[in-house]
Amino acid sequence: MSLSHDEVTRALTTIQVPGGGNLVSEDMIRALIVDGDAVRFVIEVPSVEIAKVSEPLRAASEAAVAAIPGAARVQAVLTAPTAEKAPPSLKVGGHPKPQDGPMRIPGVKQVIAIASGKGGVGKSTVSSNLAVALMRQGKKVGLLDADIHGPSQPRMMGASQRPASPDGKSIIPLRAHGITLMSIGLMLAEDKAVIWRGPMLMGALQQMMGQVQWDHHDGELDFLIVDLPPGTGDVQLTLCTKAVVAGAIVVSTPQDVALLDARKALDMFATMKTPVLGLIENMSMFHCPDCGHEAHIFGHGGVAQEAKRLGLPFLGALPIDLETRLAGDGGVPVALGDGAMANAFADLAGKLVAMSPA
Ligand SMILES: Nc1ncnc2c1ncn2[C@@H]1O[C@H](COP(=O)(O)OP(=O)(O)OP(=O)(O)O)[C@@H](O)[C@H]1O
Repeated sequence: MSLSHDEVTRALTTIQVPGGGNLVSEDMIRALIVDGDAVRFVIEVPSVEIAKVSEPLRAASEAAVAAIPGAARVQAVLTAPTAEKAPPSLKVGGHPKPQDGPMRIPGVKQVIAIASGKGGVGKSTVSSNLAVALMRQGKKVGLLDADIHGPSQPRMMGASQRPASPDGKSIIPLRAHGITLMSIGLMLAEDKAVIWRGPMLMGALQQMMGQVQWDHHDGELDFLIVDLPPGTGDVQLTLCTKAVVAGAIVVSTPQDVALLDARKALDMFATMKTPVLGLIENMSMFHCPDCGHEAHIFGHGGVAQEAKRLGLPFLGALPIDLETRLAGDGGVPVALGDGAMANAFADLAGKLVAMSPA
């Protein structure tokens, strides 16, 4: 039996907060998503200082939800409005504005979309690490988390404050590890998250493209990496029709079923005439840390073959790597380090730089 939104909300009412009341009565839950046995939500505390000491609150809320029968994967992140600036008074969402053809996103030279046919193949992991690897090669890089079903970039990049809007019109993006960062999920109020449907979502994406000051921290960005939701839905269509997208990269695991879905994503980009820059095979193999044996748990080489068949560049194969997962969960992407995975992402970034005019 799958979990209900109400069950999760009820569990969160059991978590008392300092000063009285509970997480729900004090309106501190944002972007609550219940997806099968997975639950994700954001806890908004009043300030960054409070966020720094609120880990027990976060852990307790995760535990309370995880205790509901049927809940398996529970993820809570803390956020706080930036202290010195007014909180955004923007109404995020709303109906999309009429627009003639694709527009250049202000403050951005090139938009690179990271897509996958299905969820959980590592698209967000690739997005954050590629962003960091490009930055380490001297590029100015932004990262837009456009996956409203589960904002993973705030966790993976370790930045969960709510972005500020001093004038109520423009949005100042966050900054983490030298990357300019924005996540649609961090702008959503809890009630909005569940009622957001196509048109509202499209309006929000347009706001991310038009109202975020992408050049605020670093000047004009060389690359804006967009972490798309999985599949071939409205967000993909809106991005590719409303914004000038330099190219898309499709991430897949070697399994047949993932590849089948990846083909649908490739078809979609072909229909929208968005150039596909290449394919990446993630979770390609596992190197046993004890004996060095290379095991191909999900099969191997399927994505490279598919790329060859379609005449598209194969950008690389990334192994299953525990450190990569732990680093992502800990908010410090593995590409910031010096190991084999950091080198693999540096290699990917080098290929992207080589094929881009900027
Ligand atoms: N190469 C890898 N080695 C080990 N773990 C990985 C690797 N790539 C991704 N993961 C882990 O797999 C999980 C799913 O990855 P990720 O969130 O990047 O996928 P996704 O395709 O963006 O998923 P979703 O569609 O749900 O957003 C995460 O826990 C991540 O840390």
